Amino acid sequence: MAKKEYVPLFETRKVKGRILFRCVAASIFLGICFIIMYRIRYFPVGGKAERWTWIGLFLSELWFSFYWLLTTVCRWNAVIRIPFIHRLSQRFGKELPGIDIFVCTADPLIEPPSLVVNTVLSMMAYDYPPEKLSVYLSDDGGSNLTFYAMLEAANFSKTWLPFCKKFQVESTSPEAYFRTASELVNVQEWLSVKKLYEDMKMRIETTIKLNQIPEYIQKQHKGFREWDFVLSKHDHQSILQILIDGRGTNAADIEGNPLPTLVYLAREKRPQYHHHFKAGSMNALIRVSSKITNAPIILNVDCDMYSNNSKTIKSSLCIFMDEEKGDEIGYVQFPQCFFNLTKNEIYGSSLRVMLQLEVLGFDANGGPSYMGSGCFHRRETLCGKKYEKNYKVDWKKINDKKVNESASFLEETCKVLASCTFEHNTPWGKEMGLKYGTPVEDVVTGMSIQCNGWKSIYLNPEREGFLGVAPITLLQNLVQHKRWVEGVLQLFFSRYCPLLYGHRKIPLKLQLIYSTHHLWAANCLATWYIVVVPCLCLLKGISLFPKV
Ligand SMILES: O=c1ccn([C@@H]2O[C@H](COP(=O)(O)OP(=O)(O)O[C@H]3O[C@H](CO)[C@@H](O)[C@H](O)[C@H]3O)[C@@H](O)[C@H]2O)c(=O)[nH]1
Ligand SMILES: [Mn+2]
Repeated sequence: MAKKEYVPLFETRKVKGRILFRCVAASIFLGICFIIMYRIRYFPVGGKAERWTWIGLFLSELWFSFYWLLTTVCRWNAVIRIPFIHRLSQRFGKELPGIDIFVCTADPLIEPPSLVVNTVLSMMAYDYPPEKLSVYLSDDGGSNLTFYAMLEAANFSKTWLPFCKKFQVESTSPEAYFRTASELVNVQEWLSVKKLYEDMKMRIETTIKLNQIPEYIQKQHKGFREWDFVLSKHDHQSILQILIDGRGTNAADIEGNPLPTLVYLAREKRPQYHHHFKAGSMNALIRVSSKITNAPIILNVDCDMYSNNSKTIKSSLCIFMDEEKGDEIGYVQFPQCFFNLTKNEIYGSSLRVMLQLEVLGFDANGGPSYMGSGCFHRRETLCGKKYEKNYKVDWKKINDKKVNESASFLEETCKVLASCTFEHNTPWGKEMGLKYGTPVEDVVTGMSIQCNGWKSIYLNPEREGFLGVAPITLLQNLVQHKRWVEGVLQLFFSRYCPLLYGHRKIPLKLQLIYSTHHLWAANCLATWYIVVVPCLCLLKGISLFPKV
């Protein structure tokens, strides 16, 4: 019998325009050689000031040449990936793995609960079997307002999910959908769902304004009683509530279809214990979810990034489940795209060069870095597992293990996993989970997964997978960029320097690509020099450039 022919679930294509890019690069290289020759040949023999400015300029130019070389190496063999979703459905039908989605929020004032609700609803409405989907919200703000908003979301999902399914709604975030949707299929139904949404939004916003939850609502859910023991945002016990238990018979939408599981978690916070920001909350979620649903694939999003494409889970599975190349993939990263960009984008908030060019080079040489949001991980990679050659996943078996405990039992027993002391003397934050001690936990965690032998893949479908809020004012941009560049520069001088930590673990080219990013801030020295010194020289009559 002939061996069944292998049909890939995704394809890798070279980026168009490679030859042109290489020609341009070659001409720039030639130009750089001429500059270097000129600096050496015409080294001034005269005054001291002249000589030192000349040396300074030469060093700046050498730095830029080096940096250019690094970025060119990175962009040299850029690739893109194309998933074939229809093949996935044909081959696996309903036998798809479970997906745990982690949404992180930290502050109900900066990240309003109505925004979080939209993100959560958009995730619940993925085009994916709901019984295999679970959404976990980590609330580092420990706020009963966010908890209340989640209850509202759980309730509204009963109408929203069947509506999305029936009319193939895109995007599945109600706010975004009702803001942009113009075509109507069924006006009556559209209007009634819109009204339900707006009523919910108004209730949530009024509660936020009042800053307290009415008594009669508090009586509706036992979860509110937890806040009797909350001293402050920084001082409270773990709160874990399974708002929708996907296994339960009463988890059904208005049409009787199953609903995804929805879990609210506010991990324990005590002033004397460090909480490690987002990394800490992700690690608590990894542990808690392992007891409740334990899906083999984890999707992580920031609470300000809603799903804009209901096929995203399926496209990422095309990568993980490809029989030949899928088993070595540790994570699949989607770009962070934004819906609130200003017309001229004067601060470059869309990160275009990074997300549409450089990351394609990353992908060709071992894989993109983990960017914190819009990333699908194999659960094992987050738990520190090393890739072993010939590692194979049996997707049909992977979901066999069922959790039988009741929701209230799980709520009680899993709390300890989110306590402040749980991680003491364990590898969490070091060899397991997201790494602690850096403002860019995603970059280090991604690189360490790659150092454990896994590859990663970048997917950038035509319809953006996720849309979020970009910083648009100068101040917001400065704050965010300062945090990023400082964070990665610190990494370069730490034990996580890609050239040391990645030595013999990831390809040299990938080490260099990481280094380009880490050294981005270092460009400022050469930039300052080139901007300031030649102007001063002009005043002093010192000549630094060839006469034309
Ligand atoms: O103590 C905290 C602090 C933050 N967050 C959440 O972490 C996410 C990212 O934080 P934010 O302040 O919005 O940082 P950004 O600079 O916008 O985030 C980018 O950069 C971070 C560091 O590289 C990554 O963690 C993010 O995923 C990535 O989107 C948000 O959802 C927060 O709610 C927490 O859960 N707990
Ligand atoms: Mn953010």
